[in-house]
Amino acid sequence: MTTTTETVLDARGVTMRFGGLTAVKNVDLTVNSGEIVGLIGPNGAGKTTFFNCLTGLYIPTEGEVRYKGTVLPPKSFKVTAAGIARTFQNIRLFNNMTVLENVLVGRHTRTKEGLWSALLRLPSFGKEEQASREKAMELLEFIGLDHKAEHLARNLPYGEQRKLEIARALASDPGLILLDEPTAGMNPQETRAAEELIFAIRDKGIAVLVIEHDMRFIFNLCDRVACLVQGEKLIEGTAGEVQSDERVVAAYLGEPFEGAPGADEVAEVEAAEAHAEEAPAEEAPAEEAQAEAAEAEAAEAEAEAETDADAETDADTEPETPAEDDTAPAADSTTSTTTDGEAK
Ligand SMILES: Nc1ncnc2c1ncn2[C@@H]1O[C@H](COP(=O)(O)OP(=O)(O)OP(=O)(O)O)[C@@H](O)[C@H]1O
Repeated sequence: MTTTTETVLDARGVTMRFGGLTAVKNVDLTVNSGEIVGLIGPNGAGKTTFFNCLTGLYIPTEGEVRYKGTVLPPKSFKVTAAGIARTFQNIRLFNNMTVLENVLVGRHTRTKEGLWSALLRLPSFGKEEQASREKAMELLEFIGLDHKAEHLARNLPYGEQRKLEIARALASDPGLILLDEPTAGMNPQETRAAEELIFAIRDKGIAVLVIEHDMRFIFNLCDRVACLVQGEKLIEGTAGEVQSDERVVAAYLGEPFEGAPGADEVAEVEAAEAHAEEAPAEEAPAEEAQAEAAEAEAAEAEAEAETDADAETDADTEPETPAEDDTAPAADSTTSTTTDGEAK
């Protein structure tokens, strides 16, 4: 069997500004058919904003997003209809509807009747209902929740609610699914199950773009990984390439590195802060040095005066205080004396 690779998603130069804040800056990203691509980056890097630009929730300030070669309309329901489905960071289910009904709602873009007749269960909805139900049950079976089809969504454990969100997104028959932190709040067992589910989604022929903070999960899962830092794409490559890139490690640890997005600004601020901290520290030694010099001068003058007086009164008498001989190596003795004095 030969498979041809098709560019499913092609985002070019996507920039999103909120007033003075550039949340996403000139980001290019492609996802090909059969691929699982990861999007990582520290908190606030712009990942969700980028997702929102891809799915019509935000109209990018600059740039273009194409799905299978066609520029996407800036409306989320049209983007879904075009073939891109998504899940959200915070679960958004209809809690008082059953598991099955939640999936049926996700099908509204593929039925003639639309969302409101699905939600309100208008008579016209019944005509298409049977086919939709069958499709929805297939999806529930796929995610392993068919036995809970009639349960209320709110009664599902957390991990199953996340799965249900994925099933609802799949109900729109997407060619690409965007998953925003699908394992957030999951225990290790649920995370492993989510990983298997995502591989199975890819095996169904649906390309995947996934945001995650769990690095082990993302590096296990993804064919390619892109890392955003302060809105800019820092690197894109295989899991191995990204994992071993010291700039990625530094970005996660919050350490600046040469050429990092925003590094110039950070360096300027740090230099200014360092200068402000150093200034008083520099003054202190200068003041100390002046005081030391003054002390030394005074000691010298005193010694001289005593020496003169001694010489005048009794040239044979031993001086009580160090004489000129002792003051000769003035610099050294002054320094050590003063230091010792301060230490006392
Ligand atoms: N609607 C908005 N209005 C103003 N600023 C916003 C808006 N949405 C996001 N931002 C800002 O844009 C930046 C990127 O936020 P975003 O949520 O995209 O980051 P993220 O990488 O998804 O973070 P996290 O991993 O914490 O979810 C942040 O500084 C955020 O405060």
